[in-house]
Amino acid sequence: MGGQKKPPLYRSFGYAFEGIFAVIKKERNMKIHCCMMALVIAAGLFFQISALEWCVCFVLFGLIMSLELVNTAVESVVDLVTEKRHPLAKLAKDAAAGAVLIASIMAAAAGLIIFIPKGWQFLLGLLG
Ligand SMILES: Nc1ncnc2c1ncn2[C@@H]1O[C@H](COP(=O)(O)OP(=O)(O)OP(=O)(O)O)[C@@H](O)[C@H]1O
Repeated sequence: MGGQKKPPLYRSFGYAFEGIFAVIKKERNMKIHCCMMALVIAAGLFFQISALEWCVCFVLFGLIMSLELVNTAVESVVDLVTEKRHPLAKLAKDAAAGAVLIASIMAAAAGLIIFIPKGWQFLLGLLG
């Protein structure tokens, strides 16, 4: 669409936020990611994690939620293009879902590495 005037920057941000809120409303997995983010932030505040640990958590929140948005975009485009079963449609949807799964597994591993020692110390402090 060369030659057409671009919308102002604030409107582009508006569309981006519309996309984020639409996916939170539509996708159960995105709601789960939001709940997990709230839980991790609460645990981070409780255990007073370091600046580096906060950075790891926020990068992983961003990665997972961004991939969930892209996953929904892929699903929507595939459904728009065809209602028929097609191996390429299956590959596109399954690969996009796989990307979210890989990021979620890695984030869970990082979360356990950060929080298990702190939780363990907390329990020992309660017992002793
Ligand atoms: N057009 C299609 N052709 C072939 N396989 C498809 C097609 N549409 C969906 N599938 C298969 O069915 C699975 C589920 O597709 P669906 O569109 O219901 O996504 P979903 O499970 O609702 O995803 P999410 O839970 O993230 O919204 C896909 O991952 C894919 O394996």
